[in-house]
Amino acid sequence: MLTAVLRRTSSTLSRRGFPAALISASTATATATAGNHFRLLSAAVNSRTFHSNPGPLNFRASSCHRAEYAVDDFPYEEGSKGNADEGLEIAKLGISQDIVSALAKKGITKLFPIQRAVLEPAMQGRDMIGRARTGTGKTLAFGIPIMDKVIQFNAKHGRGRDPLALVLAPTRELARQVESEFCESAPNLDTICVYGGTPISQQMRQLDYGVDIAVGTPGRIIDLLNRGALNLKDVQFVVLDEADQMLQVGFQEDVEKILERLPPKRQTLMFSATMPSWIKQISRNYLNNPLTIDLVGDSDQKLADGISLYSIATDLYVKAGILAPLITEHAKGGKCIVFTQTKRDADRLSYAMARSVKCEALHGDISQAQREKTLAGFRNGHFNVLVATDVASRGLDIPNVDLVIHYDLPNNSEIFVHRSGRTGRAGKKGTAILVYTEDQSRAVKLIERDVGSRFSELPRIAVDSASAVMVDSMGGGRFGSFGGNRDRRYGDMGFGSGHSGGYSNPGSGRSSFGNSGERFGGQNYNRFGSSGGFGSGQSGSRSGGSSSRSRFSRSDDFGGFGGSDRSGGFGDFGSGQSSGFGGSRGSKQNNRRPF
Ligand SMILES: Nc1ncnc2c1ncn2[C@@H]1O[C@H](COP(=O)(O)OP(=O)(O)OP(=O)(O)O)[C@@H](O)[C@H]1O
Repeated sequence: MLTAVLRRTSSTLSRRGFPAALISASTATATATAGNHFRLLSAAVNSRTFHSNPGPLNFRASSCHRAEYAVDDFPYEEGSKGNADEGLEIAKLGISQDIVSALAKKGITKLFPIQRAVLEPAMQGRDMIGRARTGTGKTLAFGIPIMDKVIQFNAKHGRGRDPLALVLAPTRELARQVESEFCESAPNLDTICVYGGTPISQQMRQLDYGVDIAVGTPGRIIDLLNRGALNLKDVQFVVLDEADQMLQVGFQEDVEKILERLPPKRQTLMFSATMPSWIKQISRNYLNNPLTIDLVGDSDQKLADGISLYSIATDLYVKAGILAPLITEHAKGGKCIVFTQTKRDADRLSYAMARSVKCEALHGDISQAQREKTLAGFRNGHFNVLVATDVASRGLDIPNVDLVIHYDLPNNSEIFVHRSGRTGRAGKKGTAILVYTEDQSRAVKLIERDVGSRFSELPRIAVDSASAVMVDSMGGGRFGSFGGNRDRRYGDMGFGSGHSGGYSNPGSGRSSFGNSGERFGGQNYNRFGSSGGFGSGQSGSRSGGSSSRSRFSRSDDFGGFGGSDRSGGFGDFGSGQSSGFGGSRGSKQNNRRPF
């Protein structure tokens, strides 16, 4: 409260012209030092009165939507996987009382391990890469120091029009969630969430009133930059949430465009539950002497502690029929997310399942308004089964998701980790079940190896022929023909049998699974490149084999999976083009619609 009063009544000196370098302190004492610089400089700048409109309360605040490598300094600690019991008391950290109170209202009183590890170096202004398991509080790990620094800065220098912090997220839903977390944790800061599928004029107006923290997806941010509505010159803190995804094809170009518009002297933070080794290489391009904080480290176990893993074999033509019994038995009345590879499958499956359970689909071809309605309905418990593409695989924090079903194999083990991580969050228990057909057994083993956990095999479920027919008729044969080459579109997807290969094509020499250690591209940049990812010869050869390409081999990342029809899975952030991520990185359409 005191901070708020101070902010409103203190001189609203412009932030314009303040070198971000002064703010991006690199030692524990830098804040004070920078503060002195600011005080000296502040005399020379004009006063500003941003954030003073509109609305009856005389300030603008966005609406809150409810919402590897080793590390030198913070090695993996057994037991530090998201338990706040041992955590530092937030009230004793010396951070803004506004934040302490707001977090306490949410029941957050102690830091989780990743938050504890990040806090001090982040406050010192260090660039960093942070990795911790899903659901262990990475958002507040970067959020708390940023919010506190922004509050401190505003208290000293008044509020400006342009944001001091920028958070980039890969999906609209995640961007909204992150902004909500900022908004709820520092209610006196003005935050904005910008993403496509919503009127840009409203966002432009909001930006004009002034914001402290902007969160968004890259496409819309670039749009706002191009229109001159968003100015990043004051940004002192930038976060790439889900950094490994943000730096993959389809995003990286946009991310770079945005980073180019930021002051060179800034604090850059990258977070994810998965940090493939190629990230280490490319992060040098974006980070200044970064500190890596890795609470997963070399531990074999890549999943959050509370997640129990099961696998179940099925025949393709009855695959959909086993879902209802699985959900009944394992979700136990709680929420369940069923992951499919394609938007079309998500639609068809949810349509078919709606006969027996209340469920809805979520994917990138659904209008933004409907996506938000669906997610809100799921969060609020209006229905308990969400059938989603990988649009929902990363970051989403939905209470009481007790069960995740990988109806289709994920394109890689990282996606497996993220999908599974929608359950078992913040120390809670959850279950993830991988559905596979016999010819995918090898892929199942590779996932086991990659994530360091064994699946407990569930007994097969007998499905009567009526159920099988029902789904088959829904899908026009789709569910009975995964990977078959009669449907060219799906044939390329890499998760089926036959020529499409994917996980299930053990015979392909190019299959990443076939190449063990090289599975995800083996060497550095070329994450999936030389191995051809999960794809088989056909899809893998399209892009996965282009290991000689320069720079980050971004097209290899996805294309190599064989999951080249990005209309499924990650295709949500592309255009649904069949060439999608399998295509060249110049393929513009991949960039335009985040999920
Ligand atoms: N210190 C804390 N005490 C209690 N709950 C917390 C704490 N920090 C975060 N949480 C809660 O834990 C949940 C998971 O946090 P968050 O979404 O930040 O996880 P994450 O590590 O970013 O997960 P993912 O890798 O899936 O993105 C959220 O509901 C958040 O409010």
